[in-house]
Amino acid sequence: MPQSYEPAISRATRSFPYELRTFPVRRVDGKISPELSKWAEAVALGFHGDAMTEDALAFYIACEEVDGRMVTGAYLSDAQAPVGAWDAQYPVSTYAYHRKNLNVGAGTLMPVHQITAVTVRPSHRRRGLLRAMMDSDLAQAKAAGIPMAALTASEATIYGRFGFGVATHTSTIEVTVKGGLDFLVPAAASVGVVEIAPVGTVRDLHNEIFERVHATSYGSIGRHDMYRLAATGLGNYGAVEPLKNVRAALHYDASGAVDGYVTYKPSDDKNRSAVEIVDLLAVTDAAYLALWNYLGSLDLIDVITWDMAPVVDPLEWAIAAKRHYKRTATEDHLWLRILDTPGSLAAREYASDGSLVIHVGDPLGHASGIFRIEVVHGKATVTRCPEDGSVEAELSMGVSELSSLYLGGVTARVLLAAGRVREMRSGSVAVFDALFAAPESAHCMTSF
Ligand SMILES: CC(=O)SCCNC(=O)CCNC(=O)[C@H](O)C(C)(C)COP(=O)(O)OP(=O)(O)OC[C@H]1O[C@@H](n2cnc3c(N)ncnc32)[C@H](O)[C@@H]1OP(=O)(O)O
Repeated sequence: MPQSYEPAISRATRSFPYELRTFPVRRVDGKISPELSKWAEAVALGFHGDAMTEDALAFYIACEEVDGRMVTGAYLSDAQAPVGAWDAQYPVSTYAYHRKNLNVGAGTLMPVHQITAVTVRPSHRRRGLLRAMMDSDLAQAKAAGIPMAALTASEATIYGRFGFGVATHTSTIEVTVKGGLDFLVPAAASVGVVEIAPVGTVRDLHNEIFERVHATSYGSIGRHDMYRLAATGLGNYGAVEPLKNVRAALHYDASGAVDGYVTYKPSDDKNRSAVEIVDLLAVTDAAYLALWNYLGSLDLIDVITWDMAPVVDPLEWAIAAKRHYKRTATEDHLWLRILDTPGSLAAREYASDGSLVIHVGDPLGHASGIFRIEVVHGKATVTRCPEDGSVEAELSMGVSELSSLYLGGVTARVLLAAGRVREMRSGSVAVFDALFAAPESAHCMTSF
């Protein structure tokens, strides 16, 4: 769908000689179009990946097709592309989305617009291309009735300006397992059976296990098709050669059904004998501890590392030596961006009943307004109030702040202290935090 585009917040004097085009990732008669192939090559360039081989491209496109991915490129005209340089069919910037869902608690999976593959060719950066693609895409997602957008960011300084807020974090951990991993309640870490399996078995079971974990994990977001391959070392963006050093273990529950797995590989660390977790999914707490018990039994290994550990991790409290669990980093992970304030707020559960009037600011206009939130039996009715001065908001914040507060990743009290929310009626921050208290610490185990 070709479209001419003027950025919503235009830098008046800056020219914008690009045309944005959006199209689906889809083969036609089994063939990949030059347009799609050049788009994928531009993504590889943007993330400093290898040039796309035909095999890598076919592999990549097959996965993206399953996700129903839509891609956008910004294009120069033929006349604007210098002779000898990449021709005008190569986009100077890329952007993509797929739509899955987000677990917002109490078993509710809310539709979410997941943004990925954002790149701008270095020779065209800082001319408003990201802003143009983002403005256009968010407007279309809003118009399509999607209440929330999401992404995982390459840098923490880019997306706040577009209304995204950090909603979940992940921890990087190192667990010392030299001599074994002792549990305070050994029986709790010994439920069921853990056994080695071919990585291909995990690839085939991945989607089913993920769906079960996703359905019960507060803050979890849908996984794209490539994940089952990346999680097992059997392929990733631009990489078709399977890794030869990834191992897999399955957890079987008491009935013999698989309810979790871990994939892992030796780490490159030359100074110590370490294994890093590639992916770990457990449907139950028992499966989680049993898989760690298995990892703790790896001979010749001093340390297990994992860069996607939950910030609140039962493992830390299950092992006998708490100091053997080291959190070496905690980083922002899932960024959310509310597009439809009443729709998003009505979808989640609330910890207590009550009511509050909040003002939400949004430079793009999608989420802004004054809203009355009335919670009865944990469910909210959210109504837009007139902005003629007849209703006074008790608390004011930007859409980025509300998006961070949405899953309880931070409290309004903390954002007040950070100078990011404004309390117009004394006590309203406390009311907000009582309403929005999270049922548990949100954890998203998926990057995209
Ligand atoms: C969801 C994902 O895909 S995350 C991956 C993001 N992509 C990458 O990291 C790949 C490498 N980087 C790039 O390709 C580009 O530099 C991008 C995509 C980050 C930015 O693209 P640009 O077209 O240069 O951004 P654009 O000119 O539209 O800038 C928009 C605003 O963001 C700011 N901005 C852009 N990049 C950055 C950055 N890396 N850090 C801080 N601010 C930034 C600009 O200063 C501008 O601010 P303003 O509107 O207040 O003036």
